[in-house]
Amino acid sequence: MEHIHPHQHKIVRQDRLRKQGHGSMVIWFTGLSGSGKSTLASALEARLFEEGIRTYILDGDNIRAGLNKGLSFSDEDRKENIRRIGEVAKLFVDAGVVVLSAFISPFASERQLVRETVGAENYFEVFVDTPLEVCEQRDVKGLYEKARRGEIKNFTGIDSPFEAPQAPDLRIETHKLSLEEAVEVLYKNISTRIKKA
Ligand SMILES: Nc1ncnc2c1ncn2[C@@H]1O[C@H](COP(=O)(O)OS(=O)(=O)O)[C@@H](OP(=O)(O)O)[C@H]1O
Ligand SMILES: Nc1ncnc2c1ncn2[C@@H]1O[C@H](COP(=O)(O)OP(=O)(O)O)[C@@H](O)[C@H]1O
Repeated sequence: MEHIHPHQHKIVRQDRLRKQGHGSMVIWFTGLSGSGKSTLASALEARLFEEGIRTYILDGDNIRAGLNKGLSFSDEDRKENIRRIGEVAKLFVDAGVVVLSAFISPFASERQLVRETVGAENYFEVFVDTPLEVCEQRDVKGLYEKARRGEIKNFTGIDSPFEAPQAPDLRIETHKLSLEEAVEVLYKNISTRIKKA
């Protein structure tokens, strides 16, 4: 970029981690609408927060309603949505925060981009692998019914693709585990990574 000269700041990520006594990373939940991304992210965050870990959830409420207001659900806009979220996540990781993100993120190429943006060593991908039939039966927001009636176009799993992760760091089947069991599995997988600053 022409005429952009990054400033070398005095305080860097490592200083923040040393001071706070724990590491930072991105826990990236991906899965269909209604698969359980937000519920799991929220429950895991509560567990980490109680232990004094600095956490923040990125989800539709704070991203699609603000920074990414105006992006649609076309393939192109979903890709831009995830690209920007990856950049935001990178800033939070630099700030020393454990980020929990809850976006469908249907494309393997954009999940890979986020992995590269935040650094593979800081990225932990959780595939919330709940079958479409279960998500549709839950229909938390009534959107599947609308999509089936044709009132919502490009709905993931109905008439828009979801590319299932081939090698996620963790796969959670919410139709087989209770929320408490799922959080326990998640916690066991990430706690040592967070605690070694
Ligand atoms: N067409 C279509 N397809 C899928 N989802 C839709 C659509 N329109 C609106 N919604 C609601 O938007 C939420 C998904 O937004 P995301 O930003 O996570 O999607 S994406 O990653 O850009 O694909 C998703 O929220 P979750 O149910 O929490 O996943 C839906 O509530
Ligand atoms: N084991 C589980 N883990 C997470 N959610 C579950 C589980 N079992 C049932 N659910 C329910 O499934 C729904 C998932 O909704 P939500 O978390 O909003 O999904 P998403 O963020 O992926 O759209 C919630 O109503 C939640 O109570």
